[in-house]
Amino acid sequence: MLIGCIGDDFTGSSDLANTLSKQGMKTVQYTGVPTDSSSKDIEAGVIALKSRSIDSAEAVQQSLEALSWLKEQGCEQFFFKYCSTFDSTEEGNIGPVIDALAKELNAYKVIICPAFPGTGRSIYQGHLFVHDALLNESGMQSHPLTPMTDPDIRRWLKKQTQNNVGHIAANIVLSGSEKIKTALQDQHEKGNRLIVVDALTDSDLYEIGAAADKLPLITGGSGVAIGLPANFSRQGKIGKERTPWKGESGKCIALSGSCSKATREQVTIHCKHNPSYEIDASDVIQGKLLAKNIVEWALNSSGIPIIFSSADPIKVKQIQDSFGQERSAFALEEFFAELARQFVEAGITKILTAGGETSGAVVEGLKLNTLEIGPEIDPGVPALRAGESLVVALKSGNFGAPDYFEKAAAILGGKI
Ligand SMILES: Nc1ncnc2c1ncn2[C@@H]1O[C@H](COP(=O)(O)OP(=O)(O)OP(=O)(O)O)[C@@H](O)[C@H]1O
Ligand SMILES: O=C(O)[C@@H](O)C(=O)CO
Repeated sequence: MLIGCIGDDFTGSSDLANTLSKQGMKTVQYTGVPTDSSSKDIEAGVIALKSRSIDSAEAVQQSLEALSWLKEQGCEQFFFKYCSTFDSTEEGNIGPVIDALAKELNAYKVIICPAFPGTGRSIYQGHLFVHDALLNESGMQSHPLTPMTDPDIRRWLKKQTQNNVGHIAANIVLSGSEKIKTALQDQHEKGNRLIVVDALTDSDLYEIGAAADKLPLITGGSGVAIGLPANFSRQGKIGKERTPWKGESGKCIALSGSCSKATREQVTIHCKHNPSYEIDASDVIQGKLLAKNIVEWALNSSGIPIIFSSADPIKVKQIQDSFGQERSAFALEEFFAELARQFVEAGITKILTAGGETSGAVVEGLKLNTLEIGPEIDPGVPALRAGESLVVALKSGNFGAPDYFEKAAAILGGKI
């Protein structure tokens, strides 16, 4: 294995795996730290953790365990993947995890770059934009778990890290990889270990990738990984033959616990032409809803049935005020996991999930240990083979085109 990656959630990990795979690396996503060694032909491995919203000491411990396994697989470079909207609270977990990985790898000049231009995330003067809006005016300020109220990534990160935070501005990035390399060295000499790097377009990210050749630790969204595989292909180290994508026949089910703006629009559009079941969050939390009734309903429905709890920030706040944020998230996530288990038992072979935490709960609930990366559905969302007769797609909240669910179902069915 050449690049060893740690993702702080499941959809984010498949987003990163998608990028590395598209750039020619044979890539696999693992659920948690594997117990066995990886197969020798894997060039990039992404360990998906569910560590974005847990206690930061626990996130650090899990990330270090993942790092240790990746080191054992012989990785030459390591990547920590967090959200392209830098989802974290002021207390962590991005800073503490980076500090711990950097210490363990003796890494300096650690790039911090959440940019993902393909989905509208760019960084200019250290500030994160989602399309034309600053992060804190993009809807992310009302995220149910990690409300992002400050668009200045340098300032947000400083609250979380023990290290000094530096910055490489867009004018330097636009001058190309050699200038970026020099700027990284300058920042290092100034004592800045974590360096926020501006990036507006994919071509900036290719330059940053070239400048990151041989750096032990890179961190960011999936975007900044776009230029890393080229460093290995220049050395003739990658280029294995790919297994062609094969879909599954049969009914596809969509499960959405994502309350992000993009998902809510996709759900509304999907519901116009497909059977839909809106879960009442308070019923789930109070144990008044039975998964088996919903499964029966879906199995007897036509089209691509969708089951969702996706709701706007006002409804989410009402639920959280009544039952507490942790209790409501846990109950809903467990309910989606239970639905998925019952669907698979009933012979369903294609499952779409929306929302990082929701997808994590479903993947863990189904005990899907290894996911092979298939074709891209929309930027950041690949089709995944989870087993001999199960294919899935894990969508991050704000990813995907308005017609995402139908498109994803078609690709899981083998249409490319
Ligand atoms: N109706 C609801 N009321 C309260 N909480 C909800 C409701 N529906 C979903 N949730 C919870 O909100 C959280 C949504 O997080 P999730 O990561 O799944 O989606 P997302 O934030 O849109 O996705 P991403 O993290 O990929 O951007 C989950 O913990 C989910 O259980
Ligand atoms: O980077 C992103 O935006 C996504 O991969 C993600 O992590 C959302 O959960």
